[in-house]
Amino acid sequence: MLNVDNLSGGYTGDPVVKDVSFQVQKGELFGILGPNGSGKTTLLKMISGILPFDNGTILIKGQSIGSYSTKELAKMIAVLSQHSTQAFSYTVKETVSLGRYAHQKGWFHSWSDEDERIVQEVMTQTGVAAFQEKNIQELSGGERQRVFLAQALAQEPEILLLDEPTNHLDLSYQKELLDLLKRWTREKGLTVISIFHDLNLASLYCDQLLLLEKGRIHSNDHPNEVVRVEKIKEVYRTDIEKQPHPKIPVPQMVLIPNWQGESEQVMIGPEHMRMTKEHISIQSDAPLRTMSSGVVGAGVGWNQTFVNRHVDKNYHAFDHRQEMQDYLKKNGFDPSVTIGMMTAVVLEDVAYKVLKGEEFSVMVVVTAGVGNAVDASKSDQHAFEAVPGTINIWVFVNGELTEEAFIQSIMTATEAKVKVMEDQEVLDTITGTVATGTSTDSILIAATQNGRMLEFAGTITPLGKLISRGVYDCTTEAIKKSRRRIRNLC
Ligand SMILES: Nc1ncnc2c1ncn2[C@@H]1O[C@H](COP(=O)(O)OP(=O)(O)OP(=O)(O)O)[C@@H](O)[C@H]1O
Repeated sequence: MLNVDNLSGGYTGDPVVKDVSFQVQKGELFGILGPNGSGKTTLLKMISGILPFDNGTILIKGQSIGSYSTKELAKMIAVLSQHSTQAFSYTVKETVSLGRYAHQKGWFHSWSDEDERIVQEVMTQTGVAAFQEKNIQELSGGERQRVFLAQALAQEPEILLLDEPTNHLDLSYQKELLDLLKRWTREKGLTVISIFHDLNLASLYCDQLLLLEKGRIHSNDHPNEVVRVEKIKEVYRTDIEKQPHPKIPVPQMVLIPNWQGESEQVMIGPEHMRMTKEHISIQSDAPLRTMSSGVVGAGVGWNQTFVNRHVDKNYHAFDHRQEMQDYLKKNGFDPSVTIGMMTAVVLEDVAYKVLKGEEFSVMVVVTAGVGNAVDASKSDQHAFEAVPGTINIWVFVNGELTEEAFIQSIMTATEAKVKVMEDQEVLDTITGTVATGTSTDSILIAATQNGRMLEFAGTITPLGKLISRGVYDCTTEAIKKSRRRIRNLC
């Protein structure tokens, strides 16, 4: 659809766009990225035919841009610029209707049913139909932006050029606008070329991205290739990190602010533990980085409160996550920053221990009952039954963990737990073999992210050694206490 070859040019003086070549296929959503002043708008102006260029070629549908008349270009290309304004005081509908101008024939333009249908359709799609009789001057910035988008769409262009289209739009309209454009590229074969400042939006919606740096192409590829930490750091000269989008496989960037280093220095120890008959809780003074399998707060996140709640062994709730959230709220805990676990174990039988390393420390807290003990190698002989977790392991690290160390911490803690099962001869009652855990165990690894950097947590690393020892000792003690209680009851 569009072929740009060795394009150079700008205003007076040195060229702004330098030797730029790329192609855009029909039906593609093509994003242009780059820091302020890198030449994005200048490039877009050249493609739209507004700004002449010094060298190179621009072919639209295989034909040089210069060979099209202004009206032919206007029929093919619609432009939504960064600061669309209108001198005259038109209504919304009149403004959108101007988009049909290039399609009308002769001196005495007549308004056809087709014109009316298209104008109404695009006004509905952009959410401006409800105020179509309002004067455009009376609208908010975002509403006006949508009116100009409707005008561009009313043009029924083959190519739509947009300069930061989501500027001025609130979150829901940003999504709606980009969803609409994406749909039009797929259903109508519309080709969209758009400047973006928001790398995450560009990654979410674009098929291809062009990254400009000082007027030259730095990268031109799929979002996964262009939005890479090293490239973005280099071009934008700022500190960012990448994380996966929770639903679709596209990169998302997060800024790392400078105040990060000034975060509160917390140390988690037994003095943070509170115990009632109903729950054990730990309240941190600052959020901790967590990886967990709690009923509430599972996954990776930042959490400040940790609750292990005792429930009856016959506990049943239709929606146990919701029930747990309600419980947390009722007890003054904020579920949005809380990891909540359940156990049928009597909480007095908790075992905990602080282990000190060189410039870091670990606190392990375990509650353990082994009524549901299962041998993982023979678990297919068990029926599925969701019962409250019986071995709940909390590992608090006063230190900074890498993502790798978080995962290794879970592995190391699990290995230590399995060893306890063997040494304490905990049997799977169905198979009669030594169990490896219970059917609904939970784990939490929480790190202050302050102090010593702990890159690894395998069993023989400094951190792994403390986790192994702490989990082994605490799980052993907790199982012994729980067994003693059961024996005394009998
Ligand atoms: N009308 C103009 N006359 C002269 N120089 C201009 C003109 N418009 C832009 N420039 C210069 O061209 C360079 C590139 O500007 P351009 O607007 O293309 O950058 P951009 O990447 O779109 O920036 P931004 O992200 O800030 O919108 C800048 O140095 C700018 O000062």
